[in-house]
Amino acid sequence: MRKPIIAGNWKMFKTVSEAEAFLAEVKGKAEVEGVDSVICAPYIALPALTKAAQGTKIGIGAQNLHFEDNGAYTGEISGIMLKDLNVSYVIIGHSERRAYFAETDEIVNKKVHAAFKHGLTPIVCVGEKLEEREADQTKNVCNVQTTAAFQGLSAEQAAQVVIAYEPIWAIGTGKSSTAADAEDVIAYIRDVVVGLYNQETADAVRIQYGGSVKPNNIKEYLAQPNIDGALVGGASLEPASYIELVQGAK
Ligand SMILES: O=C[C@H](O)COP(=O)(O)O
Repeated sequence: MRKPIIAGNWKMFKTVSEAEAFLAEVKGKAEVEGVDSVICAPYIALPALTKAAQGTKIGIGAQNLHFEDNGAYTGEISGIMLKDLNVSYVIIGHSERRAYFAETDEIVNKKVHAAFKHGLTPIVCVGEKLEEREADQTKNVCNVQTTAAFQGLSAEQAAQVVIAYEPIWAIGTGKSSTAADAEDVIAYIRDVVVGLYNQETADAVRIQYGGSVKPNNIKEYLAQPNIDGALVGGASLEPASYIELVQGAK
């Protein structure tokens, strides 16, 4: 039985004080037995959030990391630095990073290895563009991205990866994939992991759906046998909505 995981991806929203106020409001409410609740915030809010989340069931995540530990990489943040702040999760290969910051499958794979090196749980994003969906390439794209992201991971590491299937055309558009379509692709991604490792490993991997998930549709997704949670952008920014999402995952 896989534990559902709801992760809010705040993207480039919220100042430190706004982040602190948010956490104070969701404490105790966005904490549900049997559900992992994670907030992925901008780097500058991570010290305050990890402190405020101590002793709660809320995990704190970053939205990116560099694959090297240290070096002349102006503006970058490494796994060592995140671990030092008690960050537990890191989003890797979000489509916005792939599109606007030229992240390739190879870079994504290096970042996944860096996350494991520093004891961070990677949330690896995969998903197709609209034109790829229209060309019936959805599964092919997910296969290529998943296979590349897992390259060189042991079965034990692979089992701990969280995959977020996010069809790019559904992100921030209000056009969510139907639960049945998301289930079909996510079941396929699980099969890809079976092929890379074995059934036991694939059964352990948690796969989220992401793309216009809201409190009013979370239950439809979570009712699907292969969908183990959601990676949520817009609807994770308001405390009340985030609480509903976490509580809806039960
Ligand atoms: O990481 C989250 C996704 O990009 C989904 O964003 P959204 O919920 O605003 O569509």
